[in-house]
Amino acid sequence: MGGADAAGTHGDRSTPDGPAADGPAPDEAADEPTAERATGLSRRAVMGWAGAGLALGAAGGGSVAAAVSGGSDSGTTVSDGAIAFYGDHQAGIATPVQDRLHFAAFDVLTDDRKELAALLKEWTSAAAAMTAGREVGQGAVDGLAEAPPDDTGEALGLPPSRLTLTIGFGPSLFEQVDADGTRTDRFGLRARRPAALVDLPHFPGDSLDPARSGGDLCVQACADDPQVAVHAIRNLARIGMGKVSVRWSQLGFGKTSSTTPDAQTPRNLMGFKDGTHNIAGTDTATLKDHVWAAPGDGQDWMTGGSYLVARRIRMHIETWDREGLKAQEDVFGRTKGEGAPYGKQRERDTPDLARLPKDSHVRLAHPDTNGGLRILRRGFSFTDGTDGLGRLDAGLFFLAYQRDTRKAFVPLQRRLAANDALNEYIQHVGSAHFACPPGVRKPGEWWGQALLG
Ligand SMILES: C=CC1=C(C)c2cc3[nH]c(cc4nc(cc5[nH]c(cc1n2)c(C)c5CCC(=O)O)C(CCC(=O)O)=C4C)c(C)c3C=C
Ligand SMILES: [Fe+2]
Repeated sequence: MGGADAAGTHGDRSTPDGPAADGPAPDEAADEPTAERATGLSRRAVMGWAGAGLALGAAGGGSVAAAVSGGSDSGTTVSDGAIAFYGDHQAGIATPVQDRLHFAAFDVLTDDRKELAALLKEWTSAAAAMTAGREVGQGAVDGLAEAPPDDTGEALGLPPSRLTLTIGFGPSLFEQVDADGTRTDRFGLRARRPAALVDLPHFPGDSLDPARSGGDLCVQACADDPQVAVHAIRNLARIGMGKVSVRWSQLGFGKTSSTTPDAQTPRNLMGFKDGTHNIAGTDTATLKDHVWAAPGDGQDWMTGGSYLVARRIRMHIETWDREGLKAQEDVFGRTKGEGAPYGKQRERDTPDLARLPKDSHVRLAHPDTNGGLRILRRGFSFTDGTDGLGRLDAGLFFLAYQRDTRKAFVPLQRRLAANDALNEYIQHVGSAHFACPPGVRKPGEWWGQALLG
């Protein structure tokens, strides 16, 4: 990310070549850690924001912060592949899906609420920097020679790559339940737990690995470059050292869903177009009805947020690959080539559900057979080597956002787990549920402020 290699010399950073390079605006600076205040923008930021010259010029004393937050909602592209961080909703939910994922669930090690809040403040500041294409703190190479650099450096020279960072709070943050059943309200948050943030029930066929399930916190990092996504998670984990530890993480590639219906629908590892009938990021009415928590839904601090279900779903690829084409198509009720529903010609033709096999995935998952329920899917494919028995450990890392999990994922998954022809070829092996708060509206605010502040 715009370090010395890309920019020429470090000297470029201390001799900024434009008004935007003078450093963060006062409102932003007030909230930045001292190191970042001292440094101002990195060379990378200067390069990255060159394309936003108009916005910066118009801002006059203007700031990156203003350009990022001013008038634009989080999730929209502001320039040079940077996605706005500040806004009513967190970026990374309705945002057009990027190519790569690094998802991490964290256990919180400290029992000190103030320490947790301080960490979330620091994370917010680092997330705002990284998503704008800046380095964390004093950067990778500009700090004290005697101290470890603030930024780990592997993203130096890389563009922002549409990085989004989305945080979520797991049920165990609100109440820790030990193996012996002891319940501890570590942070005084028990009463603030949203009713929608249920402990997910056991579904038939689940074979969940506790080491790949749960978590007090999660961060979903999506970017078009895997190195940028991994860098972001790694730097958040580094900032949190001693206060949080990574419980599990998942890399993903090849998005298996789309929030941009005009773009070509990606294919999953079974070779089928996946994401055809998803909620579009531009469909504000459907997002309002089905994705964003609303006033009166429960806990006010969640208004504008969304509930995330993550499921690591392993595919029995070898079994699938031995099936005939027709048998494969029957599983979904759609053709493999075009992705058209049975009886129709084109991918986006409205399915005639009665013509799809009764146990087909699409017939069972379609809103018309589920009382109109909708989820926003944002999953990715994964391959994590082999399972030691000569089979690929591959599948779909399913991510779904919704306004209320009790009314969306839970009833839908109950139905699929009991009836779906797809079950012969898949197994759910990891599971987690998170309340993702609303967006950080402006510099100075922080992730979870309405909950912990
Ligand atoms: C509980 C929800 C769902 C799980 C779990 C799930 C797993 C899963 N899905 C596919 C592949 C496809 N899914 C498709 C559509 C689709 N799937 C769900 C929900 C879950 N899928 C919904 C709500 C829908 C949309 C149904 C509709 O409205 O038509 C499709 C078809 C193309 C599309 O519309 O996206 C495919 C293909 C896999 C492989 C999988 C687990 C590994
Ligand atoms: Fe599906």
